[in-house]
Amino acid sequence: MGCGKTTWSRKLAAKLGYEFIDLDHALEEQMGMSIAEYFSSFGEDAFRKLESDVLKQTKYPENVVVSTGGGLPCFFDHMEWMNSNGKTLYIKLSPKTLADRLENSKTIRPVLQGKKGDELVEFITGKLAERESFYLQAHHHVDGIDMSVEKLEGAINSAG
Ligand SMILES: Nc1ncnc2c1ncn2[C@@H]1O[C@H](COP(=O)(O)OP(=O)(O)O)[C@@H](O)[C@H]1O
Ligand SMILES: O=C(O)C1=C[C@@H](OP(=O)(O)O)[C@@H](O)[C@H](O)C1
Ligand SMILES: [Mg+2]
Repeated sequence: MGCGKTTWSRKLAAKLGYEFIDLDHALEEQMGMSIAEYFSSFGEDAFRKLESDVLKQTKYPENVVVSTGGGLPCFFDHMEWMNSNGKTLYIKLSPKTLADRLENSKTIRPVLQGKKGDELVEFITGKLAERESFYLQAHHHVDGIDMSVEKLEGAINSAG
């Protein structure tokens, strides 16, 4: 969460002349409500099931950049599925930088439950420890500091 998937996938798609799909936006359209509203009405387990259906049932154009939610790679067989169906990229940032960005972001992320400051940094440190083994399965890894479209293009065109 907060590493820049949505922001930079949109920019990369524009540069490449590809389509752009943010799976969280696709989910919100399908649910007819925001992710935060869905979480509070139906809970995380229901969200993860729907997220999985949307990942696998979306009709992807041939040339597309897709941003997922930060939890998606860590559930079911999603990393394996994405690695088999496209090129995957992990944008890596420290918990402190992620926390700063998330505190300034307008998007409500229910997993964070309004945490701020040191509590937020500690929470992200724990979440990343749980999740990073999934993210590291991505084909390419980039440092999220000094991000640019050129840096992303370089990463996806590199051997690994
Ligand atoms: N390279 C960057 N430098 C500073 N802020 C950034 C950068 N990339 C994204 N942001 C900001 O960080 C926040 C999270 O970005 P977002 O694209 O929503 O991340 P994600 O989809 O991974 O959760 C947003 O407020 C966005 O404007
Ligand atoms: O990490 C997570 O569990 C989540 C990340 C969010 O997406 P971003 O990574 O785009 O914020 C969104 O899918 C949902 O709030 C849950
Ligand atoms: Mg996003």
